[in-house]
Amino acid sequence: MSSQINFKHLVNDENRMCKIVLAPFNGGQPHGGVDLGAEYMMKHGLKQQIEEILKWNTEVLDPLNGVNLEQLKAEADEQEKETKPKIKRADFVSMANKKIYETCKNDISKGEFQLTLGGDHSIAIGSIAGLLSRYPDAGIIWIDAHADINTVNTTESGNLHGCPVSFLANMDRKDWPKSFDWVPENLLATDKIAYIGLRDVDAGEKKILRDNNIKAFSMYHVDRYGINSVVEQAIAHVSKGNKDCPIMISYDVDAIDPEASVQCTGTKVDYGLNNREALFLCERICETGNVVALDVVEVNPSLGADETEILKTVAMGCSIVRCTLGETLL
Ligand SMILES: NC(=[NH2+])NCCC[C@H](N)C(=O)O
Repeated sequence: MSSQINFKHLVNDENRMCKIVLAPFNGGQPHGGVDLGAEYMMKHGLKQQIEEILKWNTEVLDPLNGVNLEQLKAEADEQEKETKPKIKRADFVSMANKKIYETCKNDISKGEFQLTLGGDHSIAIGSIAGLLSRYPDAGIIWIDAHADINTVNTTESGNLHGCPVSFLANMDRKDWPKSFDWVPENLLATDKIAYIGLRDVDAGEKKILRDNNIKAFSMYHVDRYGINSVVEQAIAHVSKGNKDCPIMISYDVDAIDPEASVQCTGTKVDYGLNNREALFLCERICETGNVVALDVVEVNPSLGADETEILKTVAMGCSIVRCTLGETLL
């Protein structure tokens, strides 16, 4: 079955291309293992599924290839034992994101789909900045249990996977470490993002969401209005009246309920999306024909209690990709 969807912004003939950007990076949070997420999804057959089931061509891009991530992380940690900075491994996170940004910006063309496989959610600084270099007016739908909008000043944990949206929106830029100077200015307007799935939002983040009037659908809204209405409202909000507005999904698998399928993730929170809600929103956003990019992040195979837990989480990551690229139930 090739996808029946007309991807309005992409090449739709037999040359249809999905560029798979590997982002095996774990420096934005404390756990090892989230760097294995991309590799496990690939081992699960993701590339073949995209090619054989959905009939896309694929090409793998590996921006962090040749970078000794383990060593750089160890060095950063060693140094920070003494300096104890408020945000952790800033220069390391910046370096990795700059590479991801440059690959997304320079090695993916406008008619090609951008699929980035994390890695922790800090990698969205690079992937989204890269996407916005091609589609400056794209809307971002951020699927997550967390808002990831702490600034360098509000973060309580110091983990940069809790901060990518504030970097994309240039919040508190004057207080950023110098290494983040490469992040373009005027990148993401706060009215071009909508969240779905939130249920663990820090006090400082709640204030930022309110003060900036950012569209956020928590699990309360999913329960109250149902996933269909929530997705429709999110699409409408980020599209700003443009029925052809390009849309990117940044999908943290911790949006999904741990009991339903996603146990293997670093910051899991109960009472999340069920499996159908999790995939429906990808199917629906795909159906608009406007989707141009997807991140799948925070798959951490090393946090599984057994093989079944790992398989369920990894398989869900792959399903998210297929549903976004046009897989349908019928
Ligand atoms: N991408 C994630 N899993 N983010 C979790 C962030 C948790 C918390 N709000 C923090 O800033 O540390």
